[in-house]
Amino acid sequence: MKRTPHLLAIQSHVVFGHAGNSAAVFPMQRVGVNVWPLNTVQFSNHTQYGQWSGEVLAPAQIPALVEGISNIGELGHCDAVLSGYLGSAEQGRAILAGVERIKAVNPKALYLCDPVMGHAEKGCIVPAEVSEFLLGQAAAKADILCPNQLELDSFCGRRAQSLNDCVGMARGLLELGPQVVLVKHLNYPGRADDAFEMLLVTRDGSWHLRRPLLAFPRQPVGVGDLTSGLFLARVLLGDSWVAAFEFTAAAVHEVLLETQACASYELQLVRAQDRIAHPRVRFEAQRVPG
Ligand SMILES: Nc1ncnc2c1ncn2[C@@H]1O[C@H](COP(=O)(O)OP(=O)(O)O)[C@@H](O)[C@H]1O
Ligand SMILES: Cc1ncc(COP(=O)(O)O)c(C=O)c1O
Ligand SMILES: [Mg+2]
Repeated sequence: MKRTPHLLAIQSHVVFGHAGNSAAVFPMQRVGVNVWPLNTVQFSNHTQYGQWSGEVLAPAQIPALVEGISNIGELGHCDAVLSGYLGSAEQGRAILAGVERIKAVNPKALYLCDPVMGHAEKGCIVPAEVSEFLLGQAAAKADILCPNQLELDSFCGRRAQSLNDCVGMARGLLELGPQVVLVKHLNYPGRADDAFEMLLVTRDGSWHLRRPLLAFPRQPVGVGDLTSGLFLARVLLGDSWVAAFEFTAAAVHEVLLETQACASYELQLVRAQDRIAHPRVRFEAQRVPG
């Protein structure tokens, strides 16, 4: 029997609704991965409501929790670490120390960094020091980096001008250390206005994927977190980079279709669970030069 992978997921938790671990844990479990959620913040709701309550986890808790798992002899079973929304740069440094510790006991363990930098216009609020930490330290330690367009542009210090430019910028990030860059959402001048586009860049090539752009009165939150979580889960289950990319696009699209059908602002993960596990739609990634 094939072993079930284990994944340490370090990102936000919201009591109500879905963002961070609250968007990713259940879908990752639903596709067949054991998830160890470590919540960097516990907020009442995601920050795009404009108000929230709750608190940031004390950074010292991260090594303490990793130590606890080590003490019961389980740390070596961790196949991957995922990091997303951080409450402080100090938390970020504690995560990198945790990744190093896990890699020392399991050199095959992967680290996926979703560099959530916030989006002031959309109301996604992230402290400035977190963005500096992601740019300066985290990217170089990641095996898989999953920026959105804004985050890709921040890494490169300029705005992308075309798809070809995005490919070049993502490929440039591989030089920092990651094996793979997944751009979860492309937004460059001249792109098609009826499609939602993503990009995968590995050492072996680049792939572009298009799925239909759906209309929402208010853009749902947590899509990025769902995307990076499912991608890592499928990689751990044995998919190639491209197969995991295609699966993720399909499963996320299924969630958005369900969310749209319910006229809901929050992602409809529970209702969409069978569609997450077995997407009916399929999108083929196209190889692109660069
Ligand atoms: N197929 C789709 N149709 C319409 N909107 C989508 C679709 N897929 C994702 N979205 C939206 O696109 C946006 C992607 O946000 P962005 O900031 O680029 O990435 P992230 O989700 O990582 O923060 C989100 O607002 C999400 O709700
Ligand atoms: C608490 C929290 N976590 C995570 C996110 C990231 O969500 P997304 O997946 O849309 O980037 C947000 C966005 O506002 C948030 O408020
Ligand atoms: Mg995001």
